[in-house]
Amino acid sequence: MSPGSSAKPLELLFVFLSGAAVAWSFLAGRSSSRRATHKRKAHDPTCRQEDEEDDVQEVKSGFLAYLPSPVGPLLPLRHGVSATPLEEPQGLGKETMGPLLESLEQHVKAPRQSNSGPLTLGVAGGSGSGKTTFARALYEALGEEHVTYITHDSYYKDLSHLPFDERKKSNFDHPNALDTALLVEHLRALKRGQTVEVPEYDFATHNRLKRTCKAEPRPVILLEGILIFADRSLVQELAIKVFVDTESDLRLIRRIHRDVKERGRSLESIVDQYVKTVRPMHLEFVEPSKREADVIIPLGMNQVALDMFLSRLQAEMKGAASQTSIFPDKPEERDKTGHAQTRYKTDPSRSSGLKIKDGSSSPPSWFQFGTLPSLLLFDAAIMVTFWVASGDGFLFSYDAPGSVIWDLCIVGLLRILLLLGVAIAFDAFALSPQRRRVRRPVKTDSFLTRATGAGVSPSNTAHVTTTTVARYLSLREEAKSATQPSPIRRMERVGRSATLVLTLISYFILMAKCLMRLLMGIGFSDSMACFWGCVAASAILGCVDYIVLKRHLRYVKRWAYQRHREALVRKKGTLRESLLLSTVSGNGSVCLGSEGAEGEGAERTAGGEELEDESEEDCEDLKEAAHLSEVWASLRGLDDAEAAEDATRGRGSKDKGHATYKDLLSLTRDDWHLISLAFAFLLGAAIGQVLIPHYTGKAIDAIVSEEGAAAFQHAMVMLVLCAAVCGACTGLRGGIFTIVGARVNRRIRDMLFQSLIRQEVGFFDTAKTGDLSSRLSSDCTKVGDQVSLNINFFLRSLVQAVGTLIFMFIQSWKLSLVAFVSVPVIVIMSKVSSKGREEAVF
Ligand SMILES: Nc1ncnc2c1ncn2[C@@H]1O[C@H](COP(=O)(O)OP(=O)(O)O)[C@@H](O)[C@H]1O
Ligand SMILES: Nc1ccn([C@@H]2O[C@H](COP(=O)(O)O)[C@@H](O)[C@H]2O)c(=O)n1
Repeated sequence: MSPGSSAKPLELLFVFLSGAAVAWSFLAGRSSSRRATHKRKAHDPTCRQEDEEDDVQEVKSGFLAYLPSPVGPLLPLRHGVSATPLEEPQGLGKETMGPLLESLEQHVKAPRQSNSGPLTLGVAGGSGSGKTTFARALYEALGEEHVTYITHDSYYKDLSHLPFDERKKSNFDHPNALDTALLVEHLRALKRGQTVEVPEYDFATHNRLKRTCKAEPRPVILLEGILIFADRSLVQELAIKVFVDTESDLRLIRRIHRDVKERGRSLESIVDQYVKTVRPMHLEFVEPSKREADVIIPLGMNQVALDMFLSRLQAEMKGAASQTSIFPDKPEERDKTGHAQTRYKTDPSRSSGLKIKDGSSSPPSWFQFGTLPSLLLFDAAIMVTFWVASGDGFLFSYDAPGSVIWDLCIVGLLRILLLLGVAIAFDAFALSPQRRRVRRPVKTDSFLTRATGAGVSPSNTAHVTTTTVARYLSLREEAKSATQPSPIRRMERVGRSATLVLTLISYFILMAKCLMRLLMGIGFSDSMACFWGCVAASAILGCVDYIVLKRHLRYVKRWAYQRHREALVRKKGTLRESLLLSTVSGNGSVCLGSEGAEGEGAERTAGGEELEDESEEDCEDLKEAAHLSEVWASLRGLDDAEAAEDATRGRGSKDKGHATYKDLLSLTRDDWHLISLAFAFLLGAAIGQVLIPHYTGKAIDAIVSEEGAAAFQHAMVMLVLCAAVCGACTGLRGGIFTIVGARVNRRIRDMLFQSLIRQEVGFFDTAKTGDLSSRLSSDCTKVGDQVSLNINFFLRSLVQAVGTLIFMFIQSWKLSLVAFVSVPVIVIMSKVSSKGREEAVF
């Protein structure tokens, strides 16, 4: 408190309340932004902590990737038959996208309209593809009490009016051979909660049996059959559609085995039927119906597919019916095989809560607004502190410059306390156990998985089913605890405290800088010695500030990395386990996939040296960059060796960087209208940002000037206005760039998918499953994000730098010099330190 002034209780209370309001608004902002992110990401209500990715867009793009597309032949991937050069994806503009989007809309909305009932899941595929095996595995994993299992085969029309010899010659692979209308009727009845009588069919006699089988409504209806995607009315009843895609030779072999063993057929009759009806009908009806699928599983039932699918189903079901517990969380609720023991707690007839994930119902990506009001309030409250301080001599007396400095110190301290209060409250908030639960379903709407050969055989199907589920559940438990081991938590706390201390130091430096400015402003600048003294002090402070901030960043990065690594070290194993880990921990599958597969090797450089702890995060960045180059290379159709070479060259060669970014930029060609709009908001935000320090300076000047309160108030009003405009423009800019990112992401997925489906069979023999699924899921997102982020960042930095420079030099070239004097030193320091790190890594 300054000499001669006395604090008024009312004003003190006001300052306190404004501080509390700031703390509250800050927290509310954070949580609302989290909530919005959470909603956008997953429907799992227990999932609290998420990476900031745009899942809704990804869900859409995932669906989109499998929809019939007007896009012409695009990029062949590596083994492509024709090496077409990179082309801009055609037909993705509004006009040509129309039918595609409509189809997507239908695709997403159709199940929603009927989402008042159970979740309907369809598994289609050619005869012998393994769809029954896959469907049964799902059935067993979910638990029979939760699933109504129906096969289209039960609805084969009765042919008892024909003699046996006639019957056996019938075409059983044509849609007309089945009573699909009855099946649709039954599905609708089940959705309404009614029990239905499903016919029973005898493949030996080609007739319907007299008896029927009761099917009760349950939370999941699982339908399986070769032609279920060939009938529009049936497709519309299905929320999730899976196609099991197995090559014809394998299907024929499997069919021969099965029909001889189970359906009492001779080899001759099987081959005859295959050539005459099964094959032609497959090509005419089954194969084209693949386009209806949301998910395509090559080669039939395999563990990765099943695990991923289960995780997705779990998310779908939990997201909407939170009281239901198909997969119990607590280990004691599972039996030894890993099967769920908890019963479905809601009455099946009232189980109307199950909903399919629907991108259109999720909030748009404007969640940035969540933090804006709180930030505005925050700034406003600090300004109010000044206001109260200046208005009535509560803190300030204008007797002598010395006391003003003293008073400013007190205001600065108040500000630090306020910030610390917010930070501590935020910490407590973030550390609360419920909020730290990390569980996120992996996105399975667009993956390609395949059996590894050692997977399922006719004899071990049952075994695989039970062990897979048991393994899945136990892995999930292990992974859940692995993400939060206590040493890591302790380390996090230490890290947090270190960050708080660093934040504090950073603020003291800020205050020292302010003092420097004041010293110059209130008369000391007349003396040249003092001026240069301030310049030198400013330079030193700038360097200290840089080091503190660097350290600060390093701490933050290191916790994240350490946490990630600890989880991996505990779980180093197969790709499948890594994918499962990502399912429960929410970490990026690319990183997990590669690290999991490589185990400890992932922490070594190409030359095999152990990485220094210090350079781990830098190495991660570089690996990321190399990885991105590889992804892009695969999009362009380069082979692995070329990609690796490209990636390595990319580190040193300017050429590579240019080519890549030019290519990436070409993906945004259709979005220039959006980018221009974002640029306009960016200009608004930049002008606001430049004016904020200007008016802050004016406010400080007003405190020590003769004009006093009036000038101060004017500066305050302008400051709040600038903050508001700047905040709104920043939010809009961010939102638009997020949309651009999502659009690019969707485009890349579409290109990649088109490229994948044009590959020769040999390609799928050599390409790793994990590579393909991660290419389609997270890699595409990464590339898309890079494009929007880079454009956003580049434009923002450019406008800000140019605007600020002009403004500063107009204001005072001397002060500008003071501000920039530390820049060359920082640049040199940063160059030296990054060079050192690069040498340590390579
Ligand atoms: N992934 C697989 N690997 C090996 N054999 C399989 C696989 N999936 C299914 N089979 C076998 O192929 C045969 C046909 O499988 P099934 O699931 O009945 O196919 P569908 O229902 O598509 O006609 C069965 O004998 C089954 O054991
Ligand atoms: N009386 C019948 C009826 C059907 N088929 C064949 O069954 C196949 C469908 O069953 P899947 O389990 O293999 O999907 C289909 O291809 C029909 O040819 C039959 O042989 N006799």
